[in-house]
Amino acid sequence: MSQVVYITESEPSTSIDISQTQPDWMHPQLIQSTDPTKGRQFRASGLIPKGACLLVDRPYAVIPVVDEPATNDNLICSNPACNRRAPRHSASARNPCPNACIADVIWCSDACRDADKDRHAFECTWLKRYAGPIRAKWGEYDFGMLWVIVRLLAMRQSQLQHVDSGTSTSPSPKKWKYGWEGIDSLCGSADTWSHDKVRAWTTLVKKYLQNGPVLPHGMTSDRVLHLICQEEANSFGLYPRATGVVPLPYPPIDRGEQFAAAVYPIAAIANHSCLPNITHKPDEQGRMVFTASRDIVPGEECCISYFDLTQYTALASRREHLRQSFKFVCQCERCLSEEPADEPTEWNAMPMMDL
Ligand SMILES: C[S@@+](CC[C@H](N)C(=O)[O-])C[C@H]1O[C@@H](n2cnc3c(N)ncnc32)[C@H](O)[C@@H]1O
Repeated sequence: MSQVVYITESEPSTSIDISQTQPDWMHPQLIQSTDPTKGRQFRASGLIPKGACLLVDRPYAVIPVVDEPATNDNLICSNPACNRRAPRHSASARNPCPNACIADVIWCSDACRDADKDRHAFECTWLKRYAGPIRAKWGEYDFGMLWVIVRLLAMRQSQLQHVDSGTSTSPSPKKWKYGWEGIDSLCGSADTWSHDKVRAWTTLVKKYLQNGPVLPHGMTSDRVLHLICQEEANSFGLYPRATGVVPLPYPPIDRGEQFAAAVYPIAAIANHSCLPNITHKPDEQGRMVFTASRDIVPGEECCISYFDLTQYTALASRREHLRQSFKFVCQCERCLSEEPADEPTEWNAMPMMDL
């Protein structure tokens, strides 16, 4: 018997309670544990039936990823309480930034723009000054990465102000870490990445992300560099269709074109499997929704797929892709079972640094 839980709001809300950073839904049988090789992980504490919704997590920061923002239908509303896509010709007008920072920043209504005024003020001067030069010199990928960092810092600032004003109280219960606490505890460090990458990021932090009048975040440059390492190990691409559907449909259906990138405090705990038991897909508000793709038995790890399984099928191509893009050697059940008898030693001996 399948059980599906959808958390939706019929009337879009324009304001978000920053202190309210818990996921909108967590399955009561979803627990967290630690694996000696993979680190934190999700597990099932009881049977989770196929079709059950395991998690609906709000992004702590999300950016649109589109070519030609002015003419693209996939731009998303900048208000974190909304994040809905705002097509060019929708009934609700597209509201650009009054300060004309960049064309990628829009709100789907006056109400969303007004509700997002303070958070956007944090990024607006930075975008206006640096977006053009960063895009021209470093390219779209690095610009997107830096903008996600700026949005994480903006959200943190809003959360701190909320706490300071006394409207938010105690930190979250120890087991799950929500909001900035969740971001702060994400895995990833300079050791995961090549020296060249870390050197380039260090330069980017020095040039564009230092604490100062343009970006008053109050953090050290080392902490911001660490945040980049965490973001790069934990961010999600947002695609219109589900990722991790198994068995592969025939003919194969890919997940579509990426329209955004986001960081989620709780969804980031999910490890990868090339034979996942969860599919993931963003909902209309950019919330990450995990759904059980088969019955998950008590004690079993709950995994997503980090990539489109229709694109990489053979063991060697999956491992190469994970090595290149995610910097780890996959230890999932499927990879271990497909390894030729003489291969494990070679893979297991591979250093994680400088891959
Ligand atoms: C997005 S994080 C997942 C949560 C992480 N385990 C933690 O402790 O926060 C991705 C990291 O988890 C580990 N990981 C995820 N899936 C793995 C797998 N199939 N095999 C080995 N390591 C994995 C890798 O270290 C990877 O860089």
